[in-house]
Amino acid sequence: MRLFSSGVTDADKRKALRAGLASGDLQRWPGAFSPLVAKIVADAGFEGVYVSGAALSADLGLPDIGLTTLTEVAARGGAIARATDLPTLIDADTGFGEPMSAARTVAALEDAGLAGCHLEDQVNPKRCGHLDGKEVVPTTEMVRRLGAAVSARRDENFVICARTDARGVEGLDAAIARATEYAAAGADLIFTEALADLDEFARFRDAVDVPLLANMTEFGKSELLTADQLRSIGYNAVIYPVTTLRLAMGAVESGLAAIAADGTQAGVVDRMQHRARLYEFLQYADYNAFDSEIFTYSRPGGTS
Ligand SMILES: C[C@](O)(C(=O)O)[C@H](CC(=O)O)C(=O)O
Ligand SMILES: [Mg+2]
Repeated sequence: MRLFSSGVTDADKRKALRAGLASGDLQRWPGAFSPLVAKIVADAGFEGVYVSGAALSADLGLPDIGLTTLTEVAARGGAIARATDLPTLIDADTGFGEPMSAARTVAALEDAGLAGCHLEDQVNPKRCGHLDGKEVVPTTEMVRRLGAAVSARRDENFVICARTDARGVEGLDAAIARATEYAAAGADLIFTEALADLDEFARFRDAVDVPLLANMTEFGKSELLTADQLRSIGYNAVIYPVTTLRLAMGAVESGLAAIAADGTQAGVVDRMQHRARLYEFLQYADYNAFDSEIFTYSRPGGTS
């Protein structure tokens, strides 16, 4: 990583995302709820970063029911994307409005430095894809949403991923039929939301020949499949969307409980990321060197 921002251009990140999807290898994209987490994802050797709508809204103290705005999502997603050399795919929910808004969403996310986004076929206001009581729009409406998004793309390598939530509403066959239509409308990648188990993922894979993304979110409707299982059936990408947030918040809760009970954090210090490790991720030493090279002059009339 260079200082201040990524050393890889947005265009090159999008090329890398495309190449990954075409490689035949499973692309693993853990969710990063902050720019610092994106740096840790890169350091851990993953192929890309995911920005989750659920995590982004939870971080604002809000449920994931379509309350966040394009401005909030693009700003936070852009900060996360710039913190890493990896490509970043972002959750654009239903596109923040009607098809024209979905088009504007793509333009804004491109400007923010994202490598791709997903749009889902739920009605507004949307729900988490792993809850009951979701509703989907008619296929024709989603095709319009996607068509508008595709037409707004200026970088042909910006990935437009279509998510279908239909499995939990209309069944697997209907979800597969929708995916076929969405690919014909220009979607580069299909997000197969809330399938039940390996058999359903394999049936989806066999039925379509577009790149497919699996969502391995915890406490949801899908069996948690391993990367090897997903590789074995030919899936192209997997997200762990809220995993880092759940890990971190679990640690925050238990750490605060320990301080409240013990009157000191001494007992949990060994579970913390060390100051020295944090500074490695932040390239503290490189920033210090930059600073000392630039500020080599004396201020007129000053004491240094
Ligand atoms: C992928 C998802 O859209 C997200 O916002 O991260 C969520 C994840 C979750 O709520 O567990 C979803 O699957 O709807
Ligand atoms: Mg979401």
